[in-house]
Amino acid sequence: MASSKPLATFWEWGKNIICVGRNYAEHAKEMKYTLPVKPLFFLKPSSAYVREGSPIVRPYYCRKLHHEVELGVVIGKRAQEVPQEAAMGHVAGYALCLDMTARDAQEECKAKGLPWTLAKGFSTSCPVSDFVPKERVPDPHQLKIWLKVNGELRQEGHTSAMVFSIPYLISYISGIVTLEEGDVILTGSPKGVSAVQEKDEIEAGIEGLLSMRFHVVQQKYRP
Ligand SMILES: CC(=O)CC(=O)C(=O)O
Ligand SMILES: [Mg+2]
Repeated sequence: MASSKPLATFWEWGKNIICVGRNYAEHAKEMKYTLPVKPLFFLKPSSAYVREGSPIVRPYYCRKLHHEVELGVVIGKRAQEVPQEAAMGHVAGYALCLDMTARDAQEECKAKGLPWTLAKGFSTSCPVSDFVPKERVPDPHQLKIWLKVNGELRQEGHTSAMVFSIPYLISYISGIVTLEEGDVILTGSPKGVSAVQEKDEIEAGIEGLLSMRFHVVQQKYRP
């Protein structure tokens, strides 16, 4: 059922954050990953969202916090087993998202065959921009996304380089996870991921549409 909440506040809804990995060949290459034959995806909890004005918190167990700038696709209508041809009808709009990654924890989880929650699902691991209605984006595969750390350009990618297109991602994912209004699909990171430190400033944008800025702080809590 459609919600009465405005989609502009999708990040407050507590809905699913679905993250696609290895969707840019050059990022897969820099990480020495093989390219997936089918989309690879994982989930973040909705408490991972953080908005401009609040910091990105580097978890106490992490020494290598990486930024990954990604186009987010905001779902506007429930999607279950949706064919590619109908997929874009389920999109409400877009947002810029960061898939913040505790890379050291991810490497350890991968080596031990453990789930990636520590690496990808910690609080503030999904900084998110304002919502951009789809009417403002004639073609989501023709966007330049970029990210700077302390003013230095680290990531610049073009959404035309995605391995799996947005309609294919929606069609594939909706056959496994029913997508709800307010859910977001992070479509994967282009190359250039790198580590950030406490006090660093991250600025990221979609060329011609929006930009956002975050600071990194260190988590003080120790269990
Ligand atoms: C496995 C990854 O860390 C890949 C990922 O998140 C990506 O965007 O690519
Ligand atoms: Mg990612």
